[in-house]
Amino acid sequence: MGKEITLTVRDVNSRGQGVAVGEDGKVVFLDGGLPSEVVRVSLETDKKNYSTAKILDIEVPSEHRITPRCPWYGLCGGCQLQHGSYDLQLEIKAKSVRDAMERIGRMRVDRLVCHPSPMQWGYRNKASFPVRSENGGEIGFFRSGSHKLAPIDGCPVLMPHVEKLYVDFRDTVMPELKRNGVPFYDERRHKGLLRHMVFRGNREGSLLALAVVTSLRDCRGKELLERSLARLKETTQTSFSGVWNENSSRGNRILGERSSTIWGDGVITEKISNYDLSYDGTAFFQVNPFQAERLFLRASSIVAERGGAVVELYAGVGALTVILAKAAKTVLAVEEWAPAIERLLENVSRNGLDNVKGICNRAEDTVRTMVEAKPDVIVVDPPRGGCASEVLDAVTESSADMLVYVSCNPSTLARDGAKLVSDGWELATLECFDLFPQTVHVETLASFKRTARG
Ligand SMILES: C[S@@+](CC[C@H](N)C(=O)[O-])C[C@H]1O[C@@H](n2cnc3c(N)ncnc32)[C@H](O)[C@@H]1O
Repeated sequence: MGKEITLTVRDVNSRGQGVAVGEDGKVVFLDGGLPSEVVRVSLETDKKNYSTAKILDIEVPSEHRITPRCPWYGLCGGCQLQHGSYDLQLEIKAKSVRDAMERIGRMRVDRLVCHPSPMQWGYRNKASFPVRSENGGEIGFFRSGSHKLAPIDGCPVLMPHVEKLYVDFRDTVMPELKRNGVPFYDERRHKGLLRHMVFRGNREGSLLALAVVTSLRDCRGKELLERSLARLKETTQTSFSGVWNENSSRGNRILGERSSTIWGDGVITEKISNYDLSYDGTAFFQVNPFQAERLFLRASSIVAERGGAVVELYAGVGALTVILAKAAKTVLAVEEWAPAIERLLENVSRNGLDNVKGICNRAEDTVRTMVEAKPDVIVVDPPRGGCASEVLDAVTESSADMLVYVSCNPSTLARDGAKLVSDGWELATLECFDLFPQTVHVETLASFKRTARG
Protein backbone atom coordinates (compact mmCIF):
# COMPACT_ATOMS: atom_id res chain seq x y z
CA MET A 1 0.00 0.00 0.00
CA GLY A 2 1.40 3.46 -0.97
CA LYS A 3 1.46 6.66 1.01
CA GLU A 4 -1.99 7.99 2.00
CA ILE A 5 -2.88 11.62 1.33
CA THR A 6 -6.00 13.78 0.94
CA LEU A 7 -6.61 15.50 -2.42
CA THR A 8 -9.20 17.72 -4.07
CA VAL A 9 -10.25 16.58 -7.55
CA ARG A 10 -10.00 19.44 -10.04
CA ASP A 11 -11.06 17.91 -13.31
CA VAL A 12 -11.88 14.74 -15.25
CA ASN A 13 -9.55 13.76 -18.11
CA SER A 14 -10.37 12.28 -21.52
CA ARG A 15 -10.19 8.76 -20.05
CA GLY A 16 -12.74 9.61 -17.35
CA GLN A 17 -10.16 9.71 -14.53
CA GLY A 18 -10.26 12.35 -11.82
CA VAL A 19 -7.32 14.76 -11.96
CA ALA A 20 -5.79 16.28 -8.82
CA VAL A 21 -2.47 17.87 -7.89
CA GLY A 22 -0.28 16.14 -5.31
CA GLU A 23 1.79 17.66 -2.48
CA ASP A 24 4.85 17.71 -4.77
CA GLY A 25 2.92 19.65 -7.46
CA LYS A 26 2.68 16.64 -9.74
CA VAL A 27 -0.59 15.69 -11.46
CA VAL A 28 -2.34 12.70 -9.86
CA PHE A 29 -4.81 10.55 -11.83
CA LEU A 30 -7.54 8.76 -9.87
CA ASP A 31 -10.08 6.29 -11.17
CA GLY A 32 -13.56 7.44 -10.20
CA GLY A 33 -13.02 10.99 -8.80
CA LEU A 34 -15.40 13.82 -9.76
CA PRO A 35 -14.61 17.57 -9.85
CA SER A 36 -14.61 19.30 -6.41
CA GLU A 37 -14.56 16.03 -4.45
CA VAL A 38 -12.23 15.72 -1.48
CA VAL A 39 -10.81 12.20 -1.47
CA ARG A 40 -8.47 10.14 0.71
CA VAL A 41 -6.16 8.23 -1.65
CA SER A 42 -3.28 5.80 -1.59
CA LEU A 43 -0.51 6.66 -4.06
CA GLU A 44 0.13 3.76 -6.44
CA THR A 45 2.66 4.66 -9.14
CA ASP A 46 5.07 7.55 -9.23
CA LYS A 47 6.22 8.50 -12.74
CA LYS A 48 8.39 11.45 -13.80
CA ASN A 49 5.48 13.72 -14.78
CA TYR A 50 2.49 12.24 -12.97
CA SER A 51 1.34 9.82 -10.26
CA THR A 52 -1.63 7.49 -10.04
CA ALA A 53 -3.64 6.85 -6.89
CA LYS A 54 -6.51 4.72 -5.68
CA ILE A 55 -9.45 6.31 -3.87
CA LEU A 56 -9.84 4.89 -0.34
CA ASP A 57 -12.59 7.19 0.86
CA ILE A 58 -14.65 10.07 -0.56
CA GLU A 59 -14.59 12.60 2.31
CA VAL A 60 -16.64 15.26 0.51
CA PRO A 61 -18.68 13.81 -2.41
CA SER A 62 -19.74 15.87 -5.42
CA GLU A 63 -23.41 16.85 -5.51
CA HIS A 64 -23.39 15.16 -8.92
CA ARG A 65 -22.24 11.75 -7.61
CA ILE A 66 -24.85 9.04 -8.21
CA THR A 67 -24.94 5.26 -7.82
CA PRO A 68 -23.94 3.59 -11.10
CA ARG A 69 -26.89 1.74 -12.60
CA CYS A 70 -24.89 -1.12 -14.10
CA PRO A 71 -23.65 -3.79 -11.63
CA TRP A 72 -20.61 -4.44 -13.87
CA TYR A 73 -19.58 -0.78 -14.01
CA GLY A 74 -15.83 -0.54 -13.38
CA LEU A 75 -15.32 -4.22 -14.20
CA CYS A 76 -15.95 -3.89 -17.95
CA GLY A 77 -14.15 -1.05 -19.73
CA GLY A 78 -17.17 0.25 -21.70
CA CYS A 79 -18.49 3.13 -19.53
CA GLN A 80 -16.46 5.65 -17.53
CA LEU A 81 -18.98 8.22 -16.23
CA GLN A 82 -21.91 6.28 -14.74
CA HIS A 83 -21.04 7.61 -11.27
CA GLY A 84 -21.78 11.19 -12.40
CA SER A 85 -25.19 12.79 -13.06
CA TYR A 86 -26.13 13.25 -16.72
CA ASP A 87 -25.79 17.05 -16.42
CA LEU A 88 -22.24 16.61 -15.17
CA GLN A 89 -21.46 14.17 -17.99
CA LEU A 90 -22.48 16.82 -20.53
CA GLU A 91 -20.40 19.45 -18.75
CA ILE A 92 -17.34 17.15 -18.69
CA LYS A 93 -17.69 16.44 -22.41
CA ALA A 94 -18.10 20.10 -23.41
CA LYS A 95 -15.07 20.99 -21.28
CA SER A 96 -12.95 18.24 -22.84
CA VAL A 97 -13.72 19.57 -26.33
CA ARG A 98 -13.07 23.19 -25.29
CA ASP A 99 -9.78 22.23 -23.62
CA ALA A 100 -8.61 20.31 -26.70
CA MET A 101 -9.53 23.16 -29.07
CA GLU A 102 -7.74 25.71 -26.88
CA ARG A 103 -4.70 23.63 -25.84
CA ILE A 104 -3.98 21.63 -29.01
CA GLY A 105 -5.80 23.77 -31.58
CA ARG A 106 -4.87 27.18 -30.09
CA MET A 107 -8.42 28.35 -30.95
CA ARG A 108 -10.57 30.47 -28.66
CA VAL A 109 -13.88 28.91 -27.66
CA ASP A 110 -16.28 31.14 -25.73
CA ARG A 111 -19.38 29.08 -25.18
CA LEU A 112 -19.90 25.44 -26.01
CA VAL A 113 -23.04 23.37 -25.64
CA CYS A 114 -23.20 19.59 -25.51
CA HIS A 115 -26.64 18.54 -26.80
CA PRO A 116 -28.08 15.77 -24.59
CA SER A 117 -28.97 12.42 -26.10
CA PRO A 118 -32.75 11.76 -26.21
CA MET A 119 -31.97 8.35 -24.66
CA GLN A 120 -29.43 7.96 -21.87
CA TRP A 121 -29.86 4.17 -21.56
CA GLY A 122 -30.89 1.50 -24.06
CA TYR A 123 -29.68 3.63 -26.98
CA ARG A 124 -26.82 1.55 -28.37
CA ASN A 125 -27.55 -0.53 -31.47
CA LYS A 126 -24.34 -2.58 -31.54
CA ALA A 127 -22.01 -4.55 -29.31
CA SER A 128 -18.98 -6.71 -30.10
CA PHE A 129 -18.38 -9.53 -27.64
CA PRO A 130 -15.08 -11.41 -27.63
CA VAL A 131 -15.37 -15.20 -27.31
CA ARG A 132 -12.39 -16.94 -25.71
CA SER A 133 -11.31 -20.50 -24.85
CA GLU A 134 -10.61 -19.77 -21.15
CA ASN A 135 -12.65 -21.85 -18.66
CA GLY A 136 -13.86 -24.09 -21.47
CA GLY A 137 -15.36 -21.20 -23.45
CA GLU A 138 -16.50 -17.73 -22.38
CA ILE A 139 -18.23 -14.68 -23.87
CA GLY A 140 -18.35 -11.20 -22.30
CA PHE A 141 -16.70 -7.79 -22.54
CA PHE A 142 -12.99 -7.25 -21.97
CA ARG A 143 -12.20 -6.08 -18.45
CA SER A 144 -11.04 -2.48 -18.28
CA GLY A 145 -7.47 -2.23 -19.67
CA SER A 146 -7.01 -5.97 -20.27
CA HIS A 147 -7.89 -8.88 -22.54
CA LYS A 148 -9.42 -10.92 -19.73
CA LEU A 149 -13.17 -11.35 -20.06
CA ALA A 150 -15.69 -9.88 -17.64
CA PRO A 151 -18.59 -12.38 -17.66
CA ILE A 152 -21.42 -9.82 -17.63
CA ASP A 153 -25.14 -10.68 -17.50
CA GLY A 154 -26.31 -7.64 -19.48
CA CYS A 155 -25.47 -4.11 -20.60
CA PRO A 156 -28.03 -1.34 -19.92
CA VAL A 157 -26.72 1.04 -22.59
CA LEU A 158 -27.64 -1.52 -25.27
CA MET A 159 -31.05 -1.48 -26.93
CA PRO A 160 -33.01 -4.08 -24.91
CA HIS A 161 -33.47 -6.51 -27.84
CA VAL A 162 -29.73 -6.38 -28.63
CA GLU A 163 -28.93 -7.00 -24.95
CA LYS A 164 -31.40 -9.94 -24.94
CA LEU A 165 -29.73 -11.44 -28.00
CA TYR A 166 -26.41 -11.48 -26.12
CA VAL A 167 -28.00 -13.11 -23.07
CA ASP A 168 -29.80 -15.73 -25.21
CA PHE A 169 -26.61 -16.47 -27.10
CA ARG A 170 -24.65 -16.88 -23.88
CA ASP A 171 -27.31 -19.04 -22.19
CA THR A 172 -28.40 -21.25 -25.08
CA VAL A 173 -25.83 -21.20 -27.89
CA MET A 174 -22.60 -21.20 -25.84
CA PRO A 175 -23.50 -24.41 -23.89
CA GLU A 176 -24.46 -26.16 -27.13
CA LEU A 177 -21.22 -25.11 -28.82
CA LYS A 178 -19.27 -26.38 -25.80
CA ARG A 179 -21.10 -29.71 -25.84
CA ASN A 180 -20.30 -30.13 -29.52
CA GLY A 181 -16.63 -29.25 -29.14
CA VAL A 182 -16.62 -26.09 -31.31
CA PRO A 183 -13.16 -24.60 -30.70
CA PHE A 184 -13.21 -21.12 -29.13
CA TYR A 185 -10.42 -18.65 -29.84
CA ASP A 186 -7.21 -18.83 -27.82
CA GLU A 187 -5.65 -15.41 -28.32
CA ARG A 188 -2.16 -16.32 -27.04
CA ARG A 189 -1.79 -19.33 -29.36
CA HIS A 190 -3.92 -17.81 -32.16
CA LYS A 191 -5.89 -21.05 -32.38
CA GLY A 192 -9.62 -21.87 -32.33
CA LEU A 193 -12.56 -21.00 -34.58
CA LEU A 194 -15.04 -18.55 -33.00
CA ARG A 195 -13.39 -15.30 -31.86
CA HIS A 196 -16.13 -12.64 -31.68
CA MET A 197 -19.91 -12.25 -31.83
CA VAL A 198 -21.15 -8.88 -33.07
CA PHE A 199 -24.83 -8.13 -32.39
CA ARG A 200 -26.58 -5.23 -34.13
CA GLY A 201 -30.18 -4.02 -34.12
CA ASN A 202 -32.40 -1.19 -35.29
CA ARG A 203 -34.99 0.89 -33.43
CA GLU A 204 -37.84 -1.26 -34.75
CA GLY A 205 -36.43 -4.47 -33.24
CA SER A 206 -34.65 -6.11 -36.21
CA LEU A 207 -31.48 -8.02 -35.35
CA LEU A 208 -28.27 -9.15 -36.99
CA ALA A 209 -25.77 -11.62 -35.51
CA LEU A 210 -22.32 -11.65 -37.05
CA ALA A 211 -20.01 -14.52 -36.12
CA VAL A 212 -16.34 -13.71 -36.57
CA VAL A 213 -14.37 -16.88 -37.21
CA THR A 214 -10.69 -17.49 -37.92
CA SER A 215 -11.49 -19.63 -40.95
CA LEU A 216 -14.47 -20.09 -43.22
CA ARG A 217 -12.97 -23.44 -44.34
CA ASP A 218 -13.62 -25.23 -41.01
CA CYS A 219 -16.76 -26.98 -42.28
CA ARG A 220 -17.60 -29.03 -39.18
CA GLY A 221 -17.19 -26.12 -36.74
CA LYS A 222 -19.14 -23.82 -39.05
CA GLU A 223 -21.96 -26.33 -39.45
CA LEU A 224 -22.28 -26.81 -35.68
CA LEU A 225 -22.20 -23.08 -35.05
CA GLU A 226 -24.73 -22.47 -37.81
CA ARG A 227 -27.13 -25.06 -36.34
CA SER A 228 -26.96 -23.56 -32.84
CA LEU A 229 -27.40 -20.04 -34.17
CA ALA A 230 -30.38 -21.12 -36.26
CA ARG A 231 -32.14 -22.36 -33.13
CA LEU A 232 -31.73 -18.89 -31.64
CA LYS A 233 -33.34 -17.45 -34.75
CA GLU A 234 -36.35 -19.75 -34.41
CA THR A 235 -37.16 -18.30 -30.98
CA THR A 236 -36.84 -14.67 -32.13
CA GLN A 237 -40.05 -13.08 -33.41
CA THR A 238 -38.36 -10.46 -35.54
CA SER A 239 -36.43 -9.91 -38.75
CA PHE A 240 -33.08 -11.55 -38.01
CA SER A 241 -29.99 -12.00 -40.22
CA GLY A 242 -27.01 -14.24 -39.59
CA VAL A 243 -23.63 -13.45 -41.13
CA TRP A 244 -20.16 -15.02 -41.18
CA ASN A 245 -17.06 -12.89 -41.14
CA GLU A 246 -13.57 -14.34 -41.54
CA ASN A 247 -10.68 -12.78 -39.65
CA SER A 248 -7.57 -14.94 -39.67
CA SER A 249 -5.20 -12.18 -38.55
CA ARG A 250 -3.57 -11.86 -35.15
CA GLY A 251 -4.16 -8.64 -33.26
CA ASN A 252 -7.04 -6.51 -32.02
CA ARG A 253 -8.90 -5.81 -35.25
CA ILE A 254 -12.34 -7.39 -34.82
CA LEU A 255 -13.50 -7.78 -38.43
CA GLY A 256 -11.88 -9.36 -41.45
CA GLU A 257 -12.60 -8.52 -45.07
CA ARG A 258 -14.61 -11.60 -46.15
CA SER A 259 -18.27 -11.97 -45.15
CA SER A 260 -21.10 -14.22 -46.27
CA THR A 261 -24.74 -14.34 -45.27
CA ILE A 262 -25.98 -17.42 -43.36
CA TRP A 263 -29.68 -16.52 -43.45
CA GLY A 264 -31.85 -13.44 -43.89
CA ASP A 265 -30.85 -10.53 -46.14
CA GLY A 266 -27.64 -9.82 -44.18
CA VAL A 267 -28.53 -6.17 -43.53
CA ILE A 268 -30.09 -3.92 -40.92
CA THR A 269 -32.30 -1.04 -42.07
CA GLU A 270 -32.62 2.04 -39.86
CA LYS A 271 -34.82 5.06 -40.45
CA ILE A 272 -32.94 8.33 -40.06
CA SER A 273 -35.04 11.43 -40.59
CA ASN A 274 -37.48 9.56 -42.87
CA TYR A 275 -34.74 8.02 -44.99
CA ASP A 276 -34.37 4.22 -44.98
CA LEU A 277 -30.73 3.30 -44.59
CA SER A 278 -29.46 -0.25 -44.95
CA TYR A 279 -26.09 -1.39 -43.76
CA ASP A 280 -24.38 -4.77 -43.58
CA GLY A 281 -22.82 -6.32 -40.48
CA THR A 282 -19.32 -4.95 -41.19
CA ALA A 283 -20.06 -1.33 -42.11
CA PHE A 284 -19.83 1.66 -39.80
CA PHE A 285 -23.15 3.02 -38.57
CA GLN A 286 -23.52 5.50 -35.69
CA VAL A 287 -24.35 3.46 -32.55
CA ASN A 288 -26.94 5.94 -31.20
CA PRO A 289 -29.46 6.53 -34.02
CA PHE A 290 -31.70 8.69 -31.77
CA GLN A 291 -28.99 11.34 -31.45
CA ALA A 292 -27.18 10.70 -34.76
CA GLU A 293 -30.31 11.94 -36.51
CA ARG A 294 -30.06 15.29 -34.69
CA LEU A 295 -26.35 15.59 -35.46
CA PHE A 296 -26.90 14.90 -39.17
CA LEU A 297 -29.79 17.38 -39.42
CA ARG A 298 -27.72 20.10 -37.78
CA ALA A 299 -24.69 19.39 -40.01
CA SER A 300 -26.94 19.54 -43.02
CA SER A 301 -28.51 22.85 -41.92
CA ILE A 302 -25.01 24.38 -41.74
CA VAL A 303 -24.26 23.08 -45.25
CA ALA A 304 -27.61 24.47 -46.49
CA GLU A 305 -26.46 28.01 -45.61
CA ARG A 306 -23.96 27.66 -48.47
CA GLY A 307 -25.51 24.95 -50.66
CA GLY A 308 -24.00 24.18 -54.08
CA ALA A 309 -21.62 21.32 -54.82
CA VAL A 310 -20.60 19.21 -51.81
CA VAL A 311 -17.72 16.75 -51.50
CA GLU A 312 -18.25 14.41 -48.56
CA LEU A 313 -15.27 12.38 -47.34
CA TYR A 314 -15.54 9.27 -45.08
CA ALA A 315 -19.18 8.82 -46.06
CA GLY A 316 -19.87 5.28 -44.75
CA VAL A 317 -23.22 3.85 -45.93
CA GLY A 318 -24.51 7.36 -46.63
CA ALA A 319 -26.43 8.15 -43.40
CA LEU A 320 -25.32 11.78 -43.59
CA THR A 321 -25.10 11.79 -47.41
CA VAL A 322 -28.85 11.37 -47.95
CA ILE A 323 -29.60 14.32 -45.66
CA LEU A 324 -26.88 16.45 -47.30
CA ALA A 325 -28.32 15.62 -50.71
CA LYS A 326 -31.43 17.63 -49.77
CA ALA A 327 -29.33 20.63 -48.74
CA ALA A 328 -26.97 20.63 -51.72
CA LYS A 329 -27.07 20.70 -55.50
CA THR A 330 -24.78 17.67 -55.80
CA VAL A 331 -22.86 15.41 -53.42
CA LEU A 332 -19.70 13.48 -54.30
CA ALA A 333 -19.28 10.89 -51.53
CA VAL A 334 -15.94 9.15 -50.87
CA GLU A 335 -15.60 6.00 -48.74
CA GLU A 336 -12.84 3.38 -48.66
CA TRP A 337 -14.82 0.31 -47.42
CA ALA A 338 -16.34 -1.39 -50.50
CA PRO A 339 -19.38 -2.97 -48.74
CA ALA A 340 -20.23 0.48 -47.33
CA ILE A 341 -20.09 2.41 -50.60
CA GLU A 342 -22.22 -0.29 -52.27
CA ARG A 343 -24.86 0.30 -49.59
CA LEU A 344 -24.47 4.06 -49.93
CA LEU A 345 -25.38 3.90 -53.62
CA GLU A 346 -28.35 1.63 -52.87
CA ASN A 347 -29.48 3.90 -50.04
CA VAL A 348 -29.31 6.93 -52.30
CA SER A 349 -31.44 5.37 -55.03
CA ARG A 350 -33.90 3.72 -52.59
CA ASN A 351 -34.60 7.18 -51.19
CA GLY A 352 -35.20 8.64 -54.66
CA LEU A 353 -32.12 10.90 -54.71
CA ASP A 354 -30.40 11.45 -58.05
CA ASN A 355 -27.77 14.08 -57.22
CA VAL A 356 -25.20 11.82 -55.45
CA LYS A 357 -22.13 10.10 -56.90
CA GLY A 358 -19.97 7.68 -54.92
CA ILE A 359 -16.26 6.84 -55.10
CA CYS A 360 -14.76 3.81 -53.37
CA ASN A 361 -11.27 4.93 -52.41
CA ARG A 362 -9.22 6.33 -49.56
CA ALA A 363 -9.79 10.05 -49.06
CA GLU A 364 -6.03 10.68 -49.28
CA ASP A 365 -5.97 8.95 -52.69
CA THR A 366 -8.89 11.03 -54.00
CA VAL A 367 -7.45 14.49 -53.49
CA ARG A 368 -7.11 15.36 -57.21
CA THR A 369 -10.71 14.32 -57.95
CA MET A 370 -11.83 16.30 -54.93
CA VAL A 371 -10.14 19.51 -56.13
CA GLU A 372 -11.32 18.99 -59.73
CA ALA A 373 -14.94 18.61 -58.51
CA LYS A 374 -14.83 22.37 -57.68
CA PRO A 375 -16.78 22.00 -54.43
CA ASP A 376 -18.48 24.85 -52.58
CA VAL A 377 -18.53 22.88 -49.33
CA ILE A 378 -16.46 19.93 -48.07
CA VAL A 379 -17.85 17.69 -45.33
CA VAL A 380 -15.58 15.26 -43.44
CA ASP A 381 -16.44 12.64 -40.81
CA PRO A 382 -13.15 10.75 -40.33
CA PRO A 383 -12.35 7.91 -37.90
CA ARG A 384 -10.62 8.69 -34.58
CA GLY A 385 -7.24 9.41 -36.23
CA GLY A 386 -8.70 12.47 -38.00
CA CYS A 387 -7.85 13.59 -41.56
CA ALA A 388 -4.55 12.82 -43.30
CA SER A 389 -2.56 16.04 -43.86
CA GLU A 390 -2.78 15.63 -47.66
CA VAL A 391 -6.59 15.67 -47.31
CA LEU A 392 -6.42 18.98 -45.41
CA ASP A 393 -4.00 20.37 -48.02
CA ALA A 394 -6.52 19.47 -50.73
CA VAL A 395 -9.34 21.13 -48.75
CA THR A 396 -7.29 24.34 -48.80
CA GLU A 397 -6.31 23.96 -52.45
CA SER A 398 -9.95 23.37 -53.47
CA SER A 399 -12.53 26.00 -54.37
CA ALA A 400 -14.54 25.31 -51.16
CA ASP A 401 -15.06 28.18 -48.75
CA MET A 402 -16.82 26.11 -46.08
CA LEU A 403 -15.66 22.93 -44.33
CA VAL A 404 -17.98 20.99 -42.03
CA TYR A 405 -16.08 18.61 -39.75
CA VAL A 406 -17.83 15.84 -37.76
CA SER A 407 -15.42 14.34 -35.24
CA CYS A 408 -15.44 11.55 -32.65
CA ASN A 409 -12.06 12.59 -31.25
CA PRO A 410 -11.56 16.14 -29.91
CA SER A 411 -7.73 15.85 -30.01
CA THR A 412 -7.50 15.10 -33.73
CA LEU A 413 -10.22 17.66 -34.52
CA ALA A 414 -8.13 20.25 -32.64
CA ARG A 415 -4.92 19.17 -34.42
CA ASP A 416 -6.61 19.37 -37.85
CA GLY A 417 -8.32 22.64 -36.89
CA ALA A 418 -4.93 24.19 -36.03
CA LYS A 419 -3.60 23.26 -39.47
CA LEU A 420 -6.68 24.70 -41.17
CA VAL A 421 -6.34 27.97 -39.25
CA SER A 422 -2.69 28.28 -40.24
CA ASP A 423 -3.76 27.62 -43.86
CA GLY A 424 -6.26 30.51 -43.95
CA TRP A 425 -9.46 29.16 -42.32
CA GLU A 426 -11.28 30.21 -39.16
CA LEU A 427 -13.51 28.30 -36.78
CA ALA A 428 -17.09 29.46 -37.46
CA THR A 429 -19.28 27.18 -35.31
CA LEU A 430 -18.60 24.50 -32.70
CA GLU A 431 -21.07 22.29 -30.80
CA CYS A 432 -21.05 18.85 -29.21
CA PHE A 433 -23.58 16.05 -29.43
CA ASP A 434 -23.68 13.35 -26.79
CA LEU A 435 -23.93 10.16 -28.81
CA PHE A 436 -22.42 8.01 -26.07
CA PRO A 437 -24.11 8.63 -22.67
CA GLN A 438 -22.37 7.05 -19.64
CA THR A 439 -19.00 7.08 -21.47
CA VAL A 440 -16.38 9.81 -21.93
CA HIS A 441 -16.79 9.76 -25.69
CA VAL A 442 -18.28 12.77 -27.45
CA GLU A 443 -19.11 13.76 -31.03
CA THR A 444 -18.23 17.28 -32.15
CA LEU A 445 -19.58 19.27 -35.07
CA ALA A 446 -17.33 22.09 -36.21
CA SER A 447 -17.51 24.34 -39.23
CA PHE A 448 -14.71 26.42 -40.70
CA LYS A 449 -14.87 29.35 -43.11
CA ARG A 450 -12.10 30.48 -45.39
CA THR A 451 -10.61 33.85 -44.47
CA ALA A 452 -7.76 34.04 -46.95
CA ARG A 453 -6.51 32.29 -50.07
CA GLY A 454 -2.79 31.42 -50.33
C1 LIG B 1 -16.80 7.86 -38.52
S1 LIG B 1 -17.31 6.94 -39.91
C2 LIG B 1 -18.45 8.04 -40.66
C3 LIG B 1 -19.44 7.44 -41.60
C4 LIG B 1 -20.69 8.25 -41.92
N1 LIG B 1 -20.46 9.67 -42.01
C5 LIG B 1 -21.80 7.95 -40.90
O1 LIG B 1 -22.00 8.75 -39.98
O2 LIG B 1 -22.43 6.91 -41.01
C6 LIG B 1 -15.87 7.00 -40.88
C7 LIG B 1 -15.95 6.26 -42.21
O3 LIG B 1 -14.72 6.51 -42.92
C8 LIG B 1 -14.29 5.33 -43.56
N2 LIG B 1 -12.83 5.51 -43.72
C9 LIG B 1 -11.86 5.27 -42.82
N3 LIG B 1 -10.67 5.65 -43.31
C10 LIG B 1 -10.90 6.16 -44.54
C11 LIG B 1 -10.07 6.74 -45.54
N4 LIG B 1 -8.76 6.86 -45.35
N5 LIG B 1 -10.64 7.18 -46.67
C12 LIG B 1 -11.98 7.06 -46.88
N6 LIG B 1 -12.82 6.51 -45.97
C13 LIG B 1 -12.29 6.07 -44.81
C14 LIG B 1 -14.74 4.21 -42.64
O4 LIG B 1 -14.89 3.00 -43.37
C15 LIG B 1 -16.08 4.75 -42.11
O5 LIG B 1 -17.14 4.34 -42.94
